[in-house]
Amino acid sequence: MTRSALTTPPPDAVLPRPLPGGPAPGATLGSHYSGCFGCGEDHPTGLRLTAVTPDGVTVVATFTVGTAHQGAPGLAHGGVLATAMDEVIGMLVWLFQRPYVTARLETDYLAPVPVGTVLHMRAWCNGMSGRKAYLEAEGRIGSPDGPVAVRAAALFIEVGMEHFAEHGDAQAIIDEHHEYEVNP
Ligand SMILES: CCCCCCCC/C=C\CCCCCCCC(=O)SCCNC(=O)CCNC(=O)[C@H](O)C(C)(C)COP(=O)(O)OP(=O)(O)OC[C@H]1O[C@@H](n2cnc3c(N)ncnc32)[C@H](O)[C@@H]1OP(=O)(O)O
Repeated sequence: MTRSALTTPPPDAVLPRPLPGGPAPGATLGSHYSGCFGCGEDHPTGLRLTAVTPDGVTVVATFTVGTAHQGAPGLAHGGVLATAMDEVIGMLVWLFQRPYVTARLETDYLAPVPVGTVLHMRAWCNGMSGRKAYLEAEGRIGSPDGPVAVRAAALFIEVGMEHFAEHGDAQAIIDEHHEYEVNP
């Protein structure tokens, strides 16, 4: 991965550990929002990604590239692949049970991804420092051991739930996330 300094963890960064009470190894991770383009089950044209965590600190997911995802004829659009990487990384930080948003996303495209491909994605955390989480993901063609077609490195920043309430749709948060205090 060609990472910039901005997505490389500093020396004081610590690796995350599985959280007590977090998902058991092998658990499927639910969508963070039903209307999300990446994971929402109610989105009419979204990617509808679901992920599994094998160990509480990494996630794996598959994405089947369809005709709706083309850039060149018969090939996946790079922006769609970046979206899939952003989403699988977002699913990973959701494991840590604090809200984060993407501040920076870097993507390397190593091979074209034909329509019909099942992209096997994996995401992991390289370190956390204060509000910053340094994350990485890869997408492999056809199987978990297949050739790497896309790699991503990201900096996610922890925010409060008020970030979503102030800038987005507070009622939707209340409707779907009753456990959060949106206006404490
Ligand atoms: C209905 C229910 C819904 C409920 C939702 C439940 C919770 C959801 C939970 C999980 C969601 C998962 C979602 C997955 C989907 C994929 C993820 C996305 O697509 S997210 C959307 C795209 N991203 C944005 O819209 C961010 C827009 N940007 C911002 O809002 C701000 O810029 C923000 C919050 C990122 C930072 O702003 P500041 O004011 O809080 O903080 P400052 O001081 O600017 O930055 C903090 C540190 O980070 C560095 N930083 C910030 N941006 C950087 C950048 N682009 N590159 C490098 N460093 C950066 C700064 O230099 C600073 O570093 P120093 O503390 O001084 O060392």
